[in-house]
Amino acid sequence: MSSSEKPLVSKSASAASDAGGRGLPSVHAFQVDLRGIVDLLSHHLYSSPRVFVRELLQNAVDAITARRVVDPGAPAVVHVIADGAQVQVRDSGIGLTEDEVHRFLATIGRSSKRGVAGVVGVAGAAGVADGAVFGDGLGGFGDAESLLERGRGDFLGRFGIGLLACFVVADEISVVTKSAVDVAAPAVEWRGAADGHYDIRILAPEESPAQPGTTVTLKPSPGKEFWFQAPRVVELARDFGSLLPYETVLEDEAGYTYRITETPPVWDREYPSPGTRYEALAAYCQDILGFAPLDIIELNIPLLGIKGAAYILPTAATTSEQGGHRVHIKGMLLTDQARGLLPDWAFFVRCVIDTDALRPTASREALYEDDRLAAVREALGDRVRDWLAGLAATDPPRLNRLLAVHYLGVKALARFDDDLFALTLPWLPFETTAGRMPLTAFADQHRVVHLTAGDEEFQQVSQIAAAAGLGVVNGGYTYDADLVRKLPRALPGVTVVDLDPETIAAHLDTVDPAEELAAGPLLATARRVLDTLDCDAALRAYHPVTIPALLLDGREARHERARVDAEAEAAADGDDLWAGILGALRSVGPRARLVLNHRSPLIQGLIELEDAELAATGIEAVYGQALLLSKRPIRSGESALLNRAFLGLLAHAVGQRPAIQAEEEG
Ligand SMILES: Nc1ncnc2c1ncn2[C@@H]1O[C@H](COP(=O)(O)OP(=O)(O)OP(=O)(O)O)[C@@H](O)[C@H]1O
Repeated sequence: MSSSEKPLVSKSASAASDAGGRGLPSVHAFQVDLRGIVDLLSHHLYSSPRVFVRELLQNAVDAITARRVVDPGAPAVVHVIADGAQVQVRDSGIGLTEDEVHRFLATIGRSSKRGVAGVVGVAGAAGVADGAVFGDGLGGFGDAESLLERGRGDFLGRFGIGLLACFVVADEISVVTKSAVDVAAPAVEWRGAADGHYDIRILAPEESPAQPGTTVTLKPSPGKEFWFQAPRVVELARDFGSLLPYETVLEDEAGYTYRITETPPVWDREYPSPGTRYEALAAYCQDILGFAPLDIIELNIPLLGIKGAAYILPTAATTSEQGGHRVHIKGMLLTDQARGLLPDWAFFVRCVIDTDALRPTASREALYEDDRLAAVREALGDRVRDWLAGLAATDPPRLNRLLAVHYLGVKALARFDDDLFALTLPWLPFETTAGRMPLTAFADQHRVVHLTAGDEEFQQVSQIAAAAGLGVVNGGYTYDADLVRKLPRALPGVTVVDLDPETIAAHLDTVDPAEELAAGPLLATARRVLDTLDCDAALRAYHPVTIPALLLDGREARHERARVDAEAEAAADGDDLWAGILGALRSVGPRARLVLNHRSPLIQGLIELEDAELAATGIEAVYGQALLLSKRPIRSGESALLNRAFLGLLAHAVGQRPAIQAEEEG
């Protein structure tokens, strides 16, 4: 094999193949299956062929960066030609000499953009590095070490494999390059094939490009023509490269040119007013992320080299939809699906950022989960938190607007995040006996906060509790009970106690014995009517007077009722064994209680009523109304009662005997 026809990676022979004597280990270097490696790094590392455009742009940008380290005034233009038949990327960068082509372009895993530390491979670690495979990594663009050192932080590439991405769409990569450092060196043409071989040719002066720089040309492999159409290449180049630091233009087969870069980024431009700035950032969000943001948080964290914007989603999101963020690294789009960039609690935010702090994985499609990402996550979380705190202090209506949409998600996270809880407490809405309001305002009125176990209980007692001056919060909504229990930690001096309807009963006034005696017949009627429903009747005086009766139903009573229902169902299904088991569990625990309100004019009317049947119908109607008020599910016996009461009252209103009664009598 001639020196001008070498494999991209030379297979490393054993470094000490015959060194191993008896009892002594013999040391060997790993062998490399070149075709397999090229196939792996081109076809299996990336999620889509589209990345070939990114890798070409990236190399062009890095080459210009390198050249400008030594020659700050050097031209900085990337020219892409997509004429359907081929894609060509030309840069005015540092170029390569023949020697550098062999060392960098043609050595898999070696990059001119990285120093010694990052280069030693497996064999290198074993101390048997084959220079052809795992070189020392020194040198670089123009072989000027200091140049490399100075420019390294600015390069996008580092792994020495990116160019192989081109083999996803092409069988051959052709590179013509002329060094800007060694200006006397002739231009070189290199052609690398997907099977792992390359050839190299020194160009005659008349073939040589006039200016230093590099041109990479790809022709589609069979079936990959789609990726070479100009509109597609424009779209990909804009997606990846819109924020690149050097002017990039694309020319199609008809000679039309398209601007690829749109720099400076929207957040770095000058605007006549904050309003126009906000509008420009919002329009960018619509354009890039596809939604009109509810609000915008500008991001500028110099310490981490982060610039960009965090956009608040316009509609409610759930914590499980941890959406992706759009991350540029030194201008190049890394991914629009980055995870873990913000703390979990900030799930209602989508970011677009440009940074040089984060490390991409080798596929350059995701971020390393490392200390830097953790630092960025913390810094961005702090920024969002500070912004929320700032809104709370200066613009509560704006914060309210946000929480009106995202309160459920914020509550979900506030359960575990004390800071977020304290921060948003004055704004998060809860259902209370004083209406829907934040807990801080509620606790100003009630140092003892009663919490119901569920919505049912809250509905039963809210009006009466409010009239009795008790502060009750509905614990029936998702996350609310957990948050209310955290209240004493955020608001010292406030206590939270569980509320049971029995506690409410204790707050109802007893009735004067003489008046209770007068109400005796009605109470007896009520007990008779309600007995079949496992409900007692009692008389108390309370506010508001508009409530004629209150259905108090403790947890035990509800449990007992559910058991009775199941027993009836099992019996109806002919399931005697199950019905028997349930029957054996019958308890004599507390029953539900219908507490008639002696202060209610309606109950007064029923007490004075002489028509016992009408009074019974009235009791049924009052029970039905209390039942509806409690929002409890209605059992079959109860719906029959409601029906009977309604028809009974209607019949009475029109002066007839109720049909059911007439039927029973007839
Ligand atoms: N347009 C170019 N101009 C000058 N040198 C180039 C150009 N393209 C590639 N090279 C050289 O070839 C080497 C290998 O390029 P390749 O794209 O495979 O990897 P990389 O850019 O170094 O790292 P990464 O795998 O992270 O992209 C580069 O380090 C560089 O020295």
